Amino acid sequence: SHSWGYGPSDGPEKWCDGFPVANGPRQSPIDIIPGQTSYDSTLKPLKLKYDPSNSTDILNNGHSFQVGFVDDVDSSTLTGGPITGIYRLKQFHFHWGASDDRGSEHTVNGIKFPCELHLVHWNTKYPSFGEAASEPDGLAVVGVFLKIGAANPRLQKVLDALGAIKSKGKQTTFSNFDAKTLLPCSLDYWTYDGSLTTPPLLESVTWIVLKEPISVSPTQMGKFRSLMFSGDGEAPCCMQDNYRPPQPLKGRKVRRSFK
Ligand SMILES: C[C@@H](CNC(=O)c1ccc(S(N)(=O)=O)cc1)Cn1ccc2ccccc21
Ligand SMILES: [Zn+2]
Repeated sequence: SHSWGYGPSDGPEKWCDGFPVANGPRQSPIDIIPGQTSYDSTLKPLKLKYDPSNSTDILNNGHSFQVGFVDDVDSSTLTGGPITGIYRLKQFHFHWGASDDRGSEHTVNGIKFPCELHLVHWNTKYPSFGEAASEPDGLAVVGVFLKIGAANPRLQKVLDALGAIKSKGKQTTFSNFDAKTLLPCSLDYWTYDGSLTTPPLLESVTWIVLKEPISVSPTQMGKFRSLMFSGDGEAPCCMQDNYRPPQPLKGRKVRRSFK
């Protein structure tokens, strides 16, 4: 079956074998070239309303780790921005490198950040996440860059939970986490039509990439790298470099919400 990863034999260069959409017209991530984006005054401000009581668990899924949210009610939502309607927060996760010089999926003028946070939302015009995931307007992912600086206290609760989910398939409860605390001060963003950045690479994502990064310290980055791609009993393989490189723009326009 379609087992994929980030290594030389199952990594991004090989994904097109099992997932031909890998070479599709609206693949993600991309290199964002600010000078080539267009300011769109009709773009609305982003409205993120996250209810801390909705966080449920933290899971090592063998590709990254994710914090899951209850998504059967409209209490953690994304509205405004480039999207119409109400999108519900399903999970957030990260991508990072083996060293601080790489790790983000989107790049800015070719610059890689050490880490990138993705907050995944689905369009409530569809009955569920799984159904929304195959629709061109089904998902909206807010991307936040992490850059090396002072330790970020907002990350600590997440990082302290990683010890309990070191290997693939491990999961533990993770309650009362306010995802809003992971956002930077400014909600200025770039937006474009794209895809999931991991198989099945579905072209169903409205990307909303925040211009302002949040900080992370080298020590905190080390905690991300303490996770394992591998499950218990498998040959240990550190979870790092779990990022897809930028994909061809293929004529797409990138809009920005700020002057
Ligand atoms: C979406 C997949 C599961 N993948 C994701 O949910 C996901 C979410 C966000 C990103 S990112 N890095 O772009 O933010 C990547 C993957 C399930 N699934 C597998 C096959 C499949 C078929 C139809 C519907 C769902 C399906
Ligand atoms: Zn992601």
